[in-house]
Amino acid sequence: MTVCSAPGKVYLFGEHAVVYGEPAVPCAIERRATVAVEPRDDDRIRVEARDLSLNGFTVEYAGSTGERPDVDVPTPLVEAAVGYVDEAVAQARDALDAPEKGFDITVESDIPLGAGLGSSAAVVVAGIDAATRACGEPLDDRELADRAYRAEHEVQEGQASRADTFCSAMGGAVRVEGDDCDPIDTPSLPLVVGFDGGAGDTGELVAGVRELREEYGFAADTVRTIGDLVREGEALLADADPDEPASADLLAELGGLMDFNHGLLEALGVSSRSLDAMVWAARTAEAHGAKLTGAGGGGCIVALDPTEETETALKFTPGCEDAFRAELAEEGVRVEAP
Ligand SMILES: Nc1ncnc2c1ncn2[C@@H]1O[C@H](COP(=O)(O)OP(=O)(O)OP(=O)(O)O)[C@@H](O)[C@H]1O
Ligand SMILES: C[C@@](O)(CCO)CC(=O)[O-]
Ligand SMILES: [Mg+2]
Repeated sequence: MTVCSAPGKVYLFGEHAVVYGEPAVPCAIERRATVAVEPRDDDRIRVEARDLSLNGFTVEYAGSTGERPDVDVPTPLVEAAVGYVDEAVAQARDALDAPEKGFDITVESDIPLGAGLGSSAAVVVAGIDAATRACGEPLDDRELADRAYRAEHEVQEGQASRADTFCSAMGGAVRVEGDDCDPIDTPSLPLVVGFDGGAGDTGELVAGVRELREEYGFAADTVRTIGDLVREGEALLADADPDEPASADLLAELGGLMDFNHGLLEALGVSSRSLDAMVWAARTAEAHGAKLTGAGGGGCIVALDPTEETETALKFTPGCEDAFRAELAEEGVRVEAP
């Protein structure tokens, strides 16, 4: 049994626009998905993923007749639920040049699903790493990140950036622009996350932005403006001393850009009432800035606040289910058990 884990992430800036070639800066956080893989002697794939549940389907069965229950789960829902693990297996089989290789796979994760903290990327990165290592053929970090990207690209129907998967594979803060992916040094940042308990479907949200962008020039301009804003943010980070905590001035400037970024994401239709409520709760608590993180639609916000105020305010905000300080994960994917 080979076990690997990989971190989730928050976006300081740039989600969605990064899909269209603008830069983005995600940071890995200390919440991990852990995938255990045992190669099988046959071609079967057995997946145990206890965090994955499907709500709202019906089951029909005829009581005492012994008939098997007919579980009415819409196919797209099942495909969305298992798609990322399926594509991770496809990438591992391809890397191993073993198209029929079978695996027993167990997924455990402390990253909420579909909440903008990159659960899909973490599962795919840890899954491909564990499967290839279990067969004695580990990939280097860049190839792993590339294959994980291809898996996300497949599930999100050709609309994915390299940002989530590169960040999860490498850890730390990274900048991604098209195919260019690089780790960057940042001063330590006081990140606070608020979670509304909900989820958004990344594929659907990305498709919504794509349609808007194709229909309206001003939506395409909004995407480009996010890119301009990210370039400002990157310049601020590049000028700061990575060995010191971020200064109050730097936090104020970064926070201002995060607030602006949230407004632009809101305009692109990917925020929600509860995400907005959490962003405003953070601002009222005098966070330096706050924005939704990841695909949106529901899930998480990220705020900058060195004090306890934002975390406390979020805990009392209706619609916020959980709030916590997010430590930067210096380490990306790692082997938990060879
Ligand atoms: N613990 C898990 N077990 C199995 N599959 C998981 C697990 N966590 C995530 N996944 C897969 O990832 C999907 C959620 O990915 P999605 O991209 O929609 O959200 P996210 O990655 O959490 O957020 P974002 O992409 O906005 O950062 C789930 O539907 C499931 O397919
Ligand atoms: C919305 C998006 O930009 C980030 C999702 O965490 C999609 C992607 O980059 O693939
Ligand atoms: Mg995802």
